[in-house]
Amino acid sequence: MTAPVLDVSGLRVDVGGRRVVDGLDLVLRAGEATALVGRSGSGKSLTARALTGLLPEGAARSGAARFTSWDGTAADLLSLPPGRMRALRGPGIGHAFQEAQASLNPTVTVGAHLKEALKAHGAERSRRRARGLAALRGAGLEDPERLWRAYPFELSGGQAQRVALALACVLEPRLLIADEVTSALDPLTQAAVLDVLRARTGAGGSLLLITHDLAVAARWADRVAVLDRGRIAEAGPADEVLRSPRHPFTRELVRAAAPGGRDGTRPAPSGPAAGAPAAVASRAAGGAR
Ligand SMILES: Nc1ncnc2c1ncn2[C@@H]1O[C@H](COP(=O)(O)OP(=O)(O)OP(=O)(O)O)[C@@H](O)[C@H]1O
Repeated sequence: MTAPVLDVSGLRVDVGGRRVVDGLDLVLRAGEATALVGRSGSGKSLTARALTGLLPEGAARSGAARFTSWDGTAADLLSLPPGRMRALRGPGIGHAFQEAQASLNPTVTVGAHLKEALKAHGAERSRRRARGLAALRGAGLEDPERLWRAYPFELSGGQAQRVALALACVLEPRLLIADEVTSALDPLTQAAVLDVLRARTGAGGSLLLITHDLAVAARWADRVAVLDRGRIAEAGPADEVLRSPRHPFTRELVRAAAPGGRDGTRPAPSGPAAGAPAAVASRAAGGAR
């Protein structure tokens, strides 16, 4: 088993006087992709935001989240001063959101976004453009030279999503948190982008993939953690959790995502793979990831 990159224990988040994450424990390891799944409103995004210090105003968090950087230094994300957290975002933790357009500055070109991120973290000036273009290419964008000069409003939704991903990846973070970043993409682009995200784990990075889609979790994640009302109901190897769920909530989730749906009439979820159990079976049989 590889070393933990992030060890979260007893994470609590309160927002608007309501506890929405309630004692969450989660370990993310080097070289592994973990899918955080759960129904809408279960607290997935606020978990990610609590970890990267991007909670909405008025929200409060407690607990511990020990993060280990590339150089082996460890820090508790929940007690880091804002300046150190800002320094860690980028080379330590990349966070890409579902609302890509909203995360881009409308008055600044794509290239300037990337150059600014690289400059802020001390990247060599002469290498910034090449690194930025490589990140755009890495996020599956064609013609990065043209996109370099584009403003966010000139991008399609899918292009904006991939630019936001390139921004989250350009500093080669130890941990990449991808929050529903592929749900608006067509199946072919979705698969290409997920392959790119997955590749982040190759060099000892860690990936937290927040998704509704169990087929995505089955195909691209090593581990699955199931969130139910702010708590981890069940966590383990993806094929075990999705093939033989132990917790009643996971069983319900897997049944609802299976071809035919819970009541036998619902269609299979959209995505590159069919229902989760089929995707798990294909992986178990050596199918493509
Ligand atoms: N800014 C906010 N102010 C008040 N409540 C919020 C805010 N953001 C989220 N919440 C509430 O916190 C709970 C968890 O929200 P969160 O966005 O983490 O869910 P989620 O699992 O990511 O959902 P989805 O899959 O729909 O994105 C929900 O009940 C939501 O209504």
